[in-house]
Amino acid sequence: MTTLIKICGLSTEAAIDAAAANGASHIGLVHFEKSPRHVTLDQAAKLRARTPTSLKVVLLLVNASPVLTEQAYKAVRPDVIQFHGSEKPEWLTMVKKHMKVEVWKALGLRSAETLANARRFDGIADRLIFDAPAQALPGGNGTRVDWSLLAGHRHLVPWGLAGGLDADNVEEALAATHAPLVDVSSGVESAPGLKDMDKMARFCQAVANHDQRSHQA
Ligand SMILES: O=C(O)c1ccccc1NCC(=O)[C@H](O)[C@H](O)COP(=O)(O)O
Repeated sequence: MTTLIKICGLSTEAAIDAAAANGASHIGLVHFEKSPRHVTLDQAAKLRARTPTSLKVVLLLVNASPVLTEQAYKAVRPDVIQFHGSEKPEWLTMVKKHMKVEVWKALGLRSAETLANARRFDGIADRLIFDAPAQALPGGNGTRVDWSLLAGHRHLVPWGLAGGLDADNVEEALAATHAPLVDVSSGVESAPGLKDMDKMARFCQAVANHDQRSHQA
């Protein structure tokens, strides 16, 4: 199985090109003013238009109003909207009814209880992203989750692992969790919001190394 790679918080064309060249499957555009990775809807639309078709575009929103969500959808036309706040399953159902877009839900993974509560999104979210619980920011904090919580968990919807991943730990994270998608932001930056092309390349290579080893096993 080829592990999907989402590189989140991109804000330049050069970073998008590097994500594509290194074999990422998804890029994330964060529309959340408090984030150092924030892009306006206008910027996001331009980056989206410039993104090669090999990459799926994930637009990140945090507890956005229905009006903002619709504006963002119409301006950016993302492949996916990732809800990264305290959005409820009913909200995702509503979005799916009105917009032609995949809906992902990020959940802060604290304990086994988080996994039990995540069942509310079964059959609703197109993917769940298990990330570190919100801190100063809802995401992009570079904090690892307890991978052992995910080992052996029976997932009923597609999912992904986020939180503190980087080129040096992603192989171990994949071996521990068998995540079908890994999501990275600060682990491939040289400063908050500044993507580092070399770190991106090393991250994608580490994922490819893992995949190659599992194909051989
Ligand atoms: O990255 C942000 O600044 C951000 C801000 C607000 C909501 C979500 C945000 N990022 C979400 C992501 O999908 C990140 O990739 C994920 O939290 C992992 O981040 P990191 O631990 O830095 O790799």
